[in-house]
Amino acid sequence: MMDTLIVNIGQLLTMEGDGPVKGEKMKTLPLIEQAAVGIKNGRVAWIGSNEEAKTISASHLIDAEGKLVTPGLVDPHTHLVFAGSREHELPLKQQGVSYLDILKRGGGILSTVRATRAASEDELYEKARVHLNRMLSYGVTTVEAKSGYGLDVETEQKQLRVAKRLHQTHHVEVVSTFLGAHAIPAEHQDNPDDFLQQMVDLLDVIKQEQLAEFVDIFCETGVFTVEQSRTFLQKAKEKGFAVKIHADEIDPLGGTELAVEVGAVSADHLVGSSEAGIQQLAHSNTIAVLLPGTSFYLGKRKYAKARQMIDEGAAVALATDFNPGSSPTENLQFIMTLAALYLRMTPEEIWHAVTVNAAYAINRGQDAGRIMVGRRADIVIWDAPNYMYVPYHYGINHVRMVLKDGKVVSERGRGDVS
Ligand SMILES: O=C(O)CC1=NCN=C1
Ligand SMILES: [Zn+2]
Repeated sequence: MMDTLIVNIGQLLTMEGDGPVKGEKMKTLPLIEQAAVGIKNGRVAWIGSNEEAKTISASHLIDAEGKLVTPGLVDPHTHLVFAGSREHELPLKQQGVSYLDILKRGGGILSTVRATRAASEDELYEKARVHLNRMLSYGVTTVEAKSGYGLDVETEQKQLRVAKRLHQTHHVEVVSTFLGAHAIPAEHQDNPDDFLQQMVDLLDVIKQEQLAEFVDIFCETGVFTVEQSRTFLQKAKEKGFAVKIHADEIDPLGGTELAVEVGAVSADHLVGSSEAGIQQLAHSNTIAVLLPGTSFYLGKRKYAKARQMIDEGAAVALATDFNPGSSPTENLQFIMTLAALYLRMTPEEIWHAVTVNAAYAINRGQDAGRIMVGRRADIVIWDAPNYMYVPYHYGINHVRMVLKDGKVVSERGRGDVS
């Protein structure tokens, strides 16, 4: 007797397999037509044909109405916890003031830092909870959340405590990343190395209080150099953290090569990756996390070379990069459309990039991104006829229902229904 049986599934994307999916293999989408899924005690207990499902009893029946069913989406790169907003920067962008120039003027990240330092932990929690609810409504059941708007000992910990509380209280699983090395705060403009040392000294407390699993750094012109990033990430690894890096987002400094060199779990952005960097990435275990929403929102003509990365054999994931400055959107479905149009990724590659590969980019490959017997029942029932339709029809929310651990936690337009 199942707790829940989802029947009449037109296309079931199981994403079944083992490990991240690289290169050519991203083109083959494990799916079952006319399928059904049985759930017991929050886990997938049975997968089969709609015909076979007629012999199975369940306390709760969900009719997928012949439509698409997939694993819960995974967003492996967000700056979820912050205060304030940066709509006032939009006219500057329209006047052609670059992202790095706005930062240099004390705006951008530093503007969000001022607001986040001033906000209470509860204010940060309430605001992030609203964003997390919206991500859930878009079909996302696992999210990575970075700190990086404190840039001081107290506020970085405040942000990480908020992310931990959200993980403990919200349906969506939250994986925390310490991004204290996000920018050089105003008070340390003349001595960035002292600031970095202060962030290194914070690592012991973060580890002790289990406030983050990953450590990340913004390796960029006017922020942190490759040398500073190498030293910082090596120290983080020595202290037992997994590492990621904001690499080659705007200028091609060689962050991609550094990610492979230090054995980063993921290298993120990669718009300026060099040929050598792409080659090294393709032959490594580092996941390429691409953020086309940021290129789109910064009005860039240049996008990451996803086609080349996949053709060379890399495992590619997608994320929103949700943040108040360079990608203010929680909508991972819109990122799927941008990936089709500007990264030239096929629908089959895109679905790998928002499920299984995104899960591996935050070390959740064993728990999320696949529908297989024994795994957590994090499942999305779509109001879409097939998997190609979601990236094709943009600007709306195609989700009909989201199950987390086998429980319906979000329904179209009804937000949290648990
Ligand atoms: O601008 C922001 O708030 C987030 C960001 N960090 C690095 N790139 C974008
Ligand atoms: Zn980012």
